[in-house]
Amino acid sequence: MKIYIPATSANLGPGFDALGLSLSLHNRVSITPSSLGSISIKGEGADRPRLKTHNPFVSIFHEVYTQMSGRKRSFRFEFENKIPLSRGLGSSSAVIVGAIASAYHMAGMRVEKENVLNRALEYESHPDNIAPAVHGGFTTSIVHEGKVYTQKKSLPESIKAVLVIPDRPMSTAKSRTQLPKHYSMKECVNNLSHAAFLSATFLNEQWDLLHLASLDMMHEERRMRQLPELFRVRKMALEAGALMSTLSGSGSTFLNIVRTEEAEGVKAVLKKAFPEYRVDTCAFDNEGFTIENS
Ligand SMILES: Nc1ncnc2c1ncn2[C@@H]1O[C@H](COP(=O)(O)OP(=O)(O)OP(=O)(O)O)[C@@H](O)[C@H]1O
Ligand SMILES: N[C@@H](CCO)C(=O)O
Repeated sequence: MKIYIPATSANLGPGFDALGLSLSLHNRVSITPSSLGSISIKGEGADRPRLKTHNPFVSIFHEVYTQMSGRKRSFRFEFENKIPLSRGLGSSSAVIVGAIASAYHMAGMRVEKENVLNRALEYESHPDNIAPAVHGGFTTSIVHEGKVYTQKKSLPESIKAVLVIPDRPMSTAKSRTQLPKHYSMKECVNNLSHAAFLSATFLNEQWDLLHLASLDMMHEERRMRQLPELFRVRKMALEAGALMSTLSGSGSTFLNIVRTEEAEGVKAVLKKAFPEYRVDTCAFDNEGFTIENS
């Protein structure tokens, strides 16, 4: 079998741990039963020898497969990774969602998206990346009594992402420990109102309101201070015509949403201003993970 899992961008400014969207940038994993277990990696992560011996995809896959099928078995895993690691593009969620969905499939179970999503929450405590990795599109999620509830809106071809991807990784786990434990009433009200308004803005496709709706007071600027050039990325992207410009997940990537006809222009401005960073245009993904039999 082969599984394709999309990159995702979480938070979208004020929707900390709640909002996310799915990008048309996929990891592909091919899995075949084999008497000798083995791993090959191409693309992102290929330069990390440790991922050949301690691979979270492989460990989660075996844990779920053994539980579902009631037996242990060896497999060959071939990874072709396009999602950069630790850049705020949901690389860890892609691993978790991909491993669970493929383990269900190889164990002969029906792969129900709701089951994969809820199982994934056992490995990542917040649903904002795993929900769009499962369902695609723009997603808004809540967790109630340990269960994830997600509303999805497919995104049209009239908007695109322009991603600015610094070469510096930022670990989500580390960056979460550096956020405050308490927020003021003003900060809470700002984020509640903006996150609710941003969801409605996506649902109603009122793209001109995206920037206003995406203003955060909880995490973004605190994290951007680790790489102050990101303030310039945001300023230049908005001046070049981006509809919104937010830190992607916990960073270091910046997600800029643009009208499709303006994507190449915004990309050219950002590429020129930040030659040391990777700048790519990317369509949105509306499917979430997909499985192919081979
Ligand atoms: N393709 C991969 N293969 C194996 N492990 C991976 C892969 N991609 C990510 N990981 C694991 O996930 C870790 C990165 O997770 P982290 O949550 O810090 O970043 P992220 O998911 O890319 O960012 P964010 O959650 O902000 O979107 C890596 O250090 C590695 O352990
Ligand atoms: N909501 C998460 C997204 C990154 O995994 C955070 O900002 O820490």
